Amino acid sequence: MERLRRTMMFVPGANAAMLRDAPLYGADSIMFDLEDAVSLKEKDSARTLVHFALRTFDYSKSETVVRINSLDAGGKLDVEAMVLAGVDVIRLPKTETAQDIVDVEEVITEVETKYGIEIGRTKMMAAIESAEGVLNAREIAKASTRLIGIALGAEDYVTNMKTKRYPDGQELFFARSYILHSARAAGIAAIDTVYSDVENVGGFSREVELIKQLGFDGKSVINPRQIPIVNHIYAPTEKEIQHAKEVIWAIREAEEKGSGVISLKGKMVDKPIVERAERVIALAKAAKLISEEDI
Ligand SMILES: CC(C)(COP(=O)(O)OP(=O)(O)OC[C@H]1O[C@@H](n2cnc3c(N)ncnc32)[C@H](O)[C@@H]1OP(=O)(O)O)[C@@H](O)C(=O)NCCC(=O)NCCSC(=O)C[C@@](O)(CC(=O)O)C(=O)O
Ligand SMILES: [Mg+2]
Repeated sequence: MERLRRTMMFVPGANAAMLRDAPLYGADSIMFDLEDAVSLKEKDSARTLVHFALRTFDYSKSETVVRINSLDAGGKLDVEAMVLAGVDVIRLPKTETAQDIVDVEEVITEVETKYGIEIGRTKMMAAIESAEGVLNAREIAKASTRLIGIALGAEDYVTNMKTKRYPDGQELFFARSYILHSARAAGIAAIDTVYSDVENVGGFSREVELIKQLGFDGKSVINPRQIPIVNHIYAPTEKEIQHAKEVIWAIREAEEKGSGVISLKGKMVDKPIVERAERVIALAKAAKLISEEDI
């Protein structure tokens, strides 16, 4: 079953209390940040803190991700400390080319080899935050079999594009669409950017509705209060759940009968409809709208 990544919560790496409390909020992925949420003078202590947090606290209900610094700004030390601590995913910020991924992968492989960790255990994701990165998204998404997803970093992106973020998000439409297509063509996840105005629940909700409609797996969030909003919007309706169940029952029945053609209430049900039904069921289970045993 594909892992759900509705919410990926940024946790500043230098904030010990936030590191400790991060698992309480139910994010699908917890993303410890060593890059822009950490001041230059705190870079070394944040690396040590996150390393010990990963080894000490129970994050087992979430995927763990660490956003490292670029390789020429402490990223090699970040990779070593995080891979050794057993992080699930290394997130590379400001990815511009496929070569950036290859370079980080090389360091990860060196560290895994050095410490006798299974090669390939540590996964990767890439944040795309510039025009160059967006235009190379297709190659970036296919640059390594370790990649589980690519993400948009819109604050840096709009700065690079000489614009700013607007409520309707028009300025992000091309980047979002191209990143999504690149992710889907590579068979990996697409994660939308952060919404920085934590107090603006209406604006945040509208943005989540939009990215769900486009097809994103989920969103990077910066505050625990944003998690239930995303989960609520991504949760399927009762009608959608009922339809998905009927599709799955129909396909099971057809399989039992050895029939290749499935029909539900007179309508043909084909593979993409079954795939969509399976995602609805996964989202319904994650939202606890149905139980694991239900279907
Ligand atoms: C925004 C705010 C200051 C608001 O603080 P407030 O204090 O008003 O929040 P409250 O709601 O009152 O907190 C209630 C309770 O939750 C705890 N709590 C809050 N946030 C928590 C959290 N994140 N993790 C765990 N715990 C948390 C808090 O400690 C308190 O605990 P307690 O005291 O026990 O009740 C705070 O959230 C925060 O610092 N967020 C993280 C910011 C961050 O990481 N930015 C960098 C990543 S973006 C970037 O770099 C741009 C990007 O690169 C992105 C891309 O690439 O995608 C691009 O280019 O776009
Ligand atoms: Mg950024």
